[in-house]
Amino acid sequence: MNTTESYSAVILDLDGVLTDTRNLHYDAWKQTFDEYLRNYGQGPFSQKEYEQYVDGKPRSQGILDFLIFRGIPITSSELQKLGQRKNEIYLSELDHQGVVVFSDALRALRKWRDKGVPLAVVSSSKNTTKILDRLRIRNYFEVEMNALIGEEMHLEGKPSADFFLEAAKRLNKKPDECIVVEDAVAGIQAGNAGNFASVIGVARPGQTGGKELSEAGADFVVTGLEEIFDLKPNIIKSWRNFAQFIDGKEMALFLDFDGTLSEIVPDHHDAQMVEEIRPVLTRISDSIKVAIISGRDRKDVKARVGIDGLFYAGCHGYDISGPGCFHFQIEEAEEASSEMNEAIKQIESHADKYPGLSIERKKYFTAIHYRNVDSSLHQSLKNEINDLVKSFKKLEVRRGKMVFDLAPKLKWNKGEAVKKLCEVLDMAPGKTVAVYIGDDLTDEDVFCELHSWGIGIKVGIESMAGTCSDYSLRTPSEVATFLNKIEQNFTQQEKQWRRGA
Ligand SMILES: O=P(O)(O)OC[C@H]1O[C@H](O[C@H]2O[C@H](CO)[C@@H](O)[C@H](O)[C@H]2O)[C@H](O)[C@@H](O)[C@@H]1O
Repeated sequence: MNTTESYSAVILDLDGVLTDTRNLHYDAWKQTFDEYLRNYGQGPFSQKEYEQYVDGKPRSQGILDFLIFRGIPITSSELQKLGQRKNEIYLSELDHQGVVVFSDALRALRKWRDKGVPLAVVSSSKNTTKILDRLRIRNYFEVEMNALIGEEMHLEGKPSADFFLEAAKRLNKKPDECIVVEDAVAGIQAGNAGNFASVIGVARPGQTGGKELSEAGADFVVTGLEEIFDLKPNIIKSWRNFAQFIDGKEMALFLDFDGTLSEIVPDHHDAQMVEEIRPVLTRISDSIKVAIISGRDRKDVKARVGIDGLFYAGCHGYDISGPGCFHFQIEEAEEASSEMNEAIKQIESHADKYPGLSIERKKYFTAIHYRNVDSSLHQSLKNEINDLVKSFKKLEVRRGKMVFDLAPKLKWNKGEAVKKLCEVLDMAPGKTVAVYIGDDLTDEDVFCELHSWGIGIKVGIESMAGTCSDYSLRTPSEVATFLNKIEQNFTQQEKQWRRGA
């Protein structure tokens, strides 16, 4: 499943999402406010203030919110004049500099049109029609909502959901059938207030705001509109589909650790499981089989999770232990140990070229962390490690988040480990469902393995191009929310089956 199947209409903001007019707006606001602020002996208008108080809002609302922040009173006639001044500067710059539609946006519009997905454009600008006509893109949209219509209908501007809800209504869709695409914090807030299927933030390269959009509640943050076709629906928002799939079946839960149960942190020693997860996971494991599948050493991850009675797979599934003295290891991995020792010696002897490099020795793998190495050195480190590994027959490099994992060259991975555990757990195909949650490249082996018979959930808000997962969760805290929902909805069912079995 992908997001395309979980929405049937798209609502897009204009400035900054479809067109490069966001900077024009900022420049016009800056000139207008800087002139005004000088009269009050105040410093200039900043980009941050634009993003926080003005961006995405109807003209007069933006002026009011910003001036309230600066503590400057304004009469209604001054408000009018200030808005007009901004618009004059904006329109004259528009004539002077011109405007273009982003090429990724145009490709996405065409793709949606070819798929027959109806589109609406929603903007707080009174110049919306003018811009759409000028760019000859007006005919892509079934619905146009702009500030002139909003004023006529007495709708509240963003961050209220009024404009988006009216657009959905005019498209003949319910909010949970539409996705909203926005580049401004106020727009993300409006999308969330309207309970749309997904609210997608756009932060193109070189554009600030990705973090702010995510903090404002964006389900995803993309760097271009075509990435939207690869996104996966959030499993909490798609709960009904998930519950239908699980209904009447037994479930086993497989969980990655770093980036899934714990936030990614600069130093791998500091990773800790998100506080709310331990109690709910402990309760769940009473009635559902739970396995932790990590790239870390088995003992390390077990200590960090700290719950008895679970299966723990360390070193990407090469070393597994479980209840009742269960133990399974890929013994051939031992054969790579002398090459591994030699490779590490060589890397250590070059380590001072890469300040911040951290080497994590594990039972069968060795993680070379470069998160804290200056980014200008990443490529040469990568080349050096690839060259080094070529001289060892029994080793290969696996990639993870800011890490090169030196691994025994064997056909074993997390996907194989999950398959093995399903056998051990006697999970009958069709009667049991394996649910796997992970965030990293090495988790793709499991997502691919489960593709036809289980459910893969990818944690993260960025591009999901190439993932085999079915659903997404934003953060480890959202994993905790998901686990709580599992407990509320499924554990009783699981207990009854076991009693009846
Ligand atoms: O399979 P996982 O449980 O996700 O383990 C994958 C690797 O996780 C750790 O490294 C990652 O997390 C660190 C702490 O947040 C972060 O600093 C690092 O950049 C990440 O790659 C762990 O240290 C590795 O051994 C695991 O292979």
